[in-house]
Amino acid sequence: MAVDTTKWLSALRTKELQDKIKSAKVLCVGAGGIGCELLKTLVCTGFRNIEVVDLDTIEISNLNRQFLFRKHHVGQSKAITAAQVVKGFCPTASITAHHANMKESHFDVDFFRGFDLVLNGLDNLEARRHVNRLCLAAERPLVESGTAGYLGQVTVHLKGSTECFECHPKPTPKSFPICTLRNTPDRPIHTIVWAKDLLFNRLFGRPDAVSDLDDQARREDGQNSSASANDGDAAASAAAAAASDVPAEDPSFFLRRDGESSLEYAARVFERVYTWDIEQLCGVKELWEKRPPPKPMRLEELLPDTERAAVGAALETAIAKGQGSASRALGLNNASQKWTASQNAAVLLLAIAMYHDMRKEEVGSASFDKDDDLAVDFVTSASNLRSSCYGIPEQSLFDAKGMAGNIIHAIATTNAIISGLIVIEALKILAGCQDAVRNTFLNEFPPNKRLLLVQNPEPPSKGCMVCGKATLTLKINSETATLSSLLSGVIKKRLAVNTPNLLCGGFLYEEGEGLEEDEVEAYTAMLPRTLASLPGGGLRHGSILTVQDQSQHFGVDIIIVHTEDLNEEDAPEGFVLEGDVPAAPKEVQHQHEQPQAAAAAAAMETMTTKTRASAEVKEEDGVLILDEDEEQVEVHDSPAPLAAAEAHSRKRALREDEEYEESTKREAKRTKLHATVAIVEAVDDDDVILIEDD
Ligand SMILES: Nc1ncnc2c1ncn2[C@@H]1O[C@H](COP(=O)(O)OP(=O)(O)OP(=O)(O)O)[C@@H](O)[C@H]1O
Ligand SMILES: [Zn+2]
Repeated sequence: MAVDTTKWLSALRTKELQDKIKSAKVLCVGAGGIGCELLKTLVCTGFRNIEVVDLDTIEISNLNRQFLFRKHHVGQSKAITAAQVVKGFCPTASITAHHANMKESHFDVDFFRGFDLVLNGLDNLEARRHVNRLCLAAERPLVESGTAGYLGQVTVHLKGSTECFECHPKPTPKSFPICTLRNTPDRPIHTIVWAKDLLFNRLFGRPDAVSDLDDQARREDGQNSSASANDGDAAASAAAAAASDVPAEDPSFFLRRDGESSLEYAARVFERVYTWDIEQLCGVKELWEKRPPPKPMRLEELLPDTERAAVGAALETAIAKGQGSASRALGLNNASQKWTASQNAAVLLLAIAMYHDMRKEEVGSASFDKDDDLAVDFVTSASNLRSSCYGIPEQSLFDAKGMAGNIIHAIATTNAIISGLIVIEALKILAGCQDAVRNTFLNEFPPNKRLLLVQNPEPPSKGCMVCGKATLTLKINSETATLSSLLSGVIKKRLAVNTPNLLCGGFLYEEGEGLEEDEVEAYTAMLPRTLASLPGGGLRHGSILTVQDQSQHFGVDIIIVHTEDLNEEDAPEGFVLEGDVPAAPKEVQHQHEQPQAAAAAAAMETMTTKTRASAEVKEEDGVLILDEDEEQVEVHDSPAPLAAAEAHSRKRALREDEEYEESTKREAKRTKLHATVAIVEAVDDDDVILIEDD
């Protein structure tokens, strides 16, 4: 079916479209890098009725690209400021700002029905999936976008005619074997994840954040030992046994004692982590048969008394001046220069002491934030010291921050190009030229000299759990898995459900507003119960669990398949969810060490992998990297016939399966020696994360 794709260009010049542009109601979700550009481009195009939602406030680090914001705006609401600034240069525009989370219940289906177009400029998968569901429920067109460094994309989602945002699985973040993190790191990212997810949480985070990791470690250690015993792999068994010989951490050790000064406490933590723990690990001989053992560090050698006194003086000054950064308090102002081991020790002690003396109320509930200078100082110094023990290259503050925050540095031009493309797609929809909408991918190294690769959107997937009403299958051990783990691991994380209602026969569990206190109490009491022991006969083999989220107008049926044979390679999360749901079958190549280079490498692959089809994209959080394709179309090309497109996707599915099998085999080989546990990195969903293969 040939479509006159130039129709929308001529439609652009009509008075009818100009009027529609003026009266159209547009919802912009996100007022960050893309959102700022988008708001400006919308009003410059003639749009006058805009509402913008953003939950965040302006950070100094936003100013280089979020050009609506100035230094004096730091700390203010992004949505409100963006609206004010845009109205400043376009007073005829009506811009309503919501300083709020898009997932709040008042942004319901009626709210969405009030708009002609929904345009996303978000940075995380969860919010994107939520908006997708509401657009489907409200039958409103969604133009979705993402950028990462030089890469970006815009996709169009029209209910019933194109795929929805969730029609195809999205990869979940990379995890690392906990045994590697705890005992045998060999790359900078290992020590950074250790510092961020283990040590930071141990010292400053919620106690349950660490015990989650401990529980997972125990579970995976157990699975690994039995799996290893089963397959008779002696080396694997030895390593698993060796790992279990490593002395367990006593969490109470890390609590500050009565009468202990903050610096004495910090020194005690140092000696425990970098001296005692490392000495203990060195004693587990099996771990070091094929690799050199780590070297313990001694605080008195790194920081003799005079230097320790300097840290004390810096602490006093920091308190007096209300300074927020330990490294700057020590005069370490060049973020790109690596610190010496002594400087790392000084920053670590000071950062711990500053948390205790200046941010006491956060100790026990803090979570790592890449924009928090003290947290970044802590992670940089803690990981560098560990790297020194293991002979791993240390990182500068700038690089460690990039790795810990999974940062691909944003490029203003990319956001500008993507925002322009969003508006072009919005215009096509308004002009009624639905046939002309395209998904567009911005490449860093343009294959065939085309910076933009343009693709026809695929039709909705029948197997989609969101727009196709597919049924899912959940393989799980219903005798050991708890309701709590089902809710956090499956329902909230994998299905992106916000306020779940669970039904199986009758109501099993409910969350959300409007519940009576006794109902909340009763449901909370059920959380530790195993699935099989839930009321009404429990969730057992063959049970059909209905999951609903009224706020998202979302519902899906899940068939429970009880199994006791899950191993950690196939089911690192303790279950297997089958159907078109976000999953992470393929391991993405990471290269945290050089985020820009990683994006470049991914884009290079884009250019050189000629065998893949256009529809095959590597989807890394927000950004899809489109591979070069014989069948790609340019804006003015005719769309490929549907049958060809279908054959195309079948081919793709086959290739992906094959690749997955291959990568699974490789991974199986690699992880035999380790107890793997999902230490999931907190990933901003607009950042490409690339991990080096071992
Ligand atoms: N659930 C949500 N509701 C409303 N706004 C959201 C939600 N999730 C994310 N956002 C907003 O989407 C915007 C995404 O913009 P961007 O990717 O530039 O992120 P940023 O936080 O400004 O930059 P960076 O992450 O690079 O520091 C952010 O301003 C963020 O606050
Ligand atoms: Zn779908």
